[in-house]
Amino acid sequence: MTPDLMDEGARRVAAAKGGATSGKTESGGRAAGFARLVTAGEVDTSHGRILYLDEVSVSFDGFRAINKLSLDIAPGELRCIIGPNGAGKTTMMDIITGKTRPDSGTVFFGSTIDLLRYKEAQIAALGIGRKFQKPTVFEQLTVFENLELALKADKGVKASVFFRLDSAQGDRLAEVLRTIHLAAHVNRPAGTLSHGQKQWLEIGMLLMQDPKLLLLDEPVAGMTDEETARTAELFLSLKGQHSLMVVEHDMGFIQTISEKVTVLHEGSVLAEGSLAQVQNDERVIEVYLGR
Ligand SMILES: Nc1ncnc2c1ncn2[C@@H]1O[C@H](COP(=O)(O)OP(=O)(O)OP(=O)(O)O)[C@@H](O)[C@H]1O
Repeated sequence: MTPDLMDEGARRVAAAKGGATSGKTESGGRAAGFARLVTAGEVDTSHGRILYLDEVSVSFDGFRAINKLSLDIAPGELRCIIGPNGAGKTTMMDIITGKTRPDSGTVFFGSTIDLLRYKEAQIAALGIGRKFQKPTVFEQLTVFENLELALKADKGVKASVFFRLDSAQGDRLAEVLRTIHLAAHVNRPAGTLSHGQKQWLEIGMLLMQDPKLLLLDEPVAGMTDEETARTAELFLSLKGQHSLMVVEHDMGFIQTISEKVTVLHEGSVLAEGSLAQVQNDERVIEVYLGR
């Protein structure tokens, strides 16, 4: 195993065990300590929201990257987030996942879980999965082994060495393989997959943990048209069972998948509505879409 893989393996095991927090921004890396494991339970969505941000602000060296940001996501919703470079999209996801602590405001998962009380790894364990733009699959392991590893990451180091899939987990793995269109490639090393297939595999690794909310950062960047179309199908099949927040710049992709679009600008919501509504909003045209 290369040092990179070992590093990543240590990160994933540590991530599932809970990370120590200090300061505004967490490393989430090997420095993460071992805290109490938070197990995913029921998220109370009886008020019609799986995620709720209210008046959230954060500044970096006096620059207000997120400025009284308020938005909510309904259970099973697929929300697209767009906005110009520097609008605060990544910082918003960092706040939801506990990587960055806001200076003020409220962030709730369902109506009872105050996410600001939890650390980054604990938030992941509560059922919020995040996919960064660049795929980070284990290139030397097969598709199967990558998915299996996503389950092992929930266990302690010793337990993961002796880990065997039980039949429910085997069924889940088979179902995820079908969902991500990689059933025919199960024994291929991930390093031999196309860019799009690696992205799907990473989404599959998140799905193995059955997250309630998935945050996806530019998932179709670098994909071929065919891969982009398949990813749209994949996301449409996930919505309903999961809630998704997708940050993207590809308007064709957004057109295919979106019901509601949120436009961020200077750390706040500039507009919200259907894609057609926001595309016709003068302020959105001014700051993002261009004339
Ligand atoms: N840790 C940090 N320290 C200082 N400034 C930061 C930090 N993180 C973000 N910023 C600044 O906050 C602003 C918002 O950045 P952010 O990356 O969230 O925007 P974005 O909408 O994701 O942009 P892009 O589409 O380019 O990814 C930017 O001006 C950025 O430079």
